[in-house]
Amino acid sequence: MKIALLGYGKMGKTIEKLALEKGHSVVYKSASDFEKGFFDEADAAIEFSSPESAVKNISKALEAGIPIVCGTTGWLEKYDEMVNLCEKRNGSFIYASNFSVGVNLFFSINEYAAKLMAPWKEYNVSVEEIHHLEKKDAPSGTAITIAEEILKHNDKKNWKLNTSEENNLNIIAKREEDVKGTHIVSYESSIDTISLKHEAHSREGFALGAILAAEYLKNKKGIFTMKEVLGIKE
Ligand SMILES: NC(=O)C1=CN([C@@H]2O[C@H](COP(=O)(O)OP(=O)(O)OC[C@H]3O[C@@H](n4cnc5c(N)ncnc54)[C@H](OP(=O)(O)O)[C@@H]3O)[C@@H](O)[C@H]2O)C=CC1
Ligand SMILES: O=C(O)C1=N[C@H](C(=O)O)C[C@H](O)C1
Repeated sequence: MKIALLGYGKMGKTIEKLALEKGHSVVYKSASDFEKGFFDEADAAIEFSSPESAVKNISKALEAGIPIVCGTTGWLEKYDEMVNLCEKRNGSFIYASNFSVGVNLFFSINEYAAKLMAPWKEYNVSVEEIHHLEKKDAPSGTAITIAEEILKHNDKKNWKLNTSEENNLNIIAKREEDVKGTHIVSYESSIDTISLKHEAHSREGFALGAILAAEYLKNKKGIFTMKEVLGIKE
């Protein structure tokens, strides 16, 4: 498969390494300061850039008829616009706040726990995410996905960053040197605490998942999820 990389930072470079190892080729790379290669020749584009540039990059791929996998977080207020454009162009598109197999399994475990814990009102739920110092958005896209699922089964009104308000779901965001991505869901009562934790040891899980998503889009039209790519039942 010929891949275009939209964004060539920590993730773009990890994806390139793994894609080449899997026998794919990278025909185009773009970052804010350079563009190199032949975009029109790509079979799929993989987009990991910045919250400000994601919409422009996704649109560019859809307009060119190139299937697009997007992992950039922090732009989701425009998600419906991108879905509409994908439908209009009869294109193919996958966005995931997290492409790793482990986190997508964790999403299902979180969903199960949220349903199980719903009647046990003495437990207060919170979400914590820890990432490296360069991360531009907070809370992480993954923490938002986790929180939205919890809210479907909980009396809390909404999620809020670093709040002590009991009627909102607290997402605690921490920034520490070189942390690849840690997410913890805690149910705390006066008697005990139940914690679920996912800790990424490297960026390879995210990169591998994004390549799997690009492979999945071959000969498909429409909007897909990472759970469909991995065959994880809802
Ligand atoms: N969904 C998932 O599984 C994962 C998502 N992410 C998300 O992916 C995004 C990127 O992460 P990461 O690679 O770590 O970040 P980096 O900052 O390391 O890389 C982003 C790159 O995109 C470049 N860039 C900026 N503007 C544009 C543009 N208009 N077109 C193309 N490239 C551009 C940046 O260039 P410059 O530095 O010159 O501005 C930089 O090289 C973040 O939003 C992050 O949250 C990260 C890991 C996993
Ligand atoms: O910026 C990162 O690094 C990561 N971003 C994603 C997010 O915002 O959830 C996924 C992963 O946790 C790494």
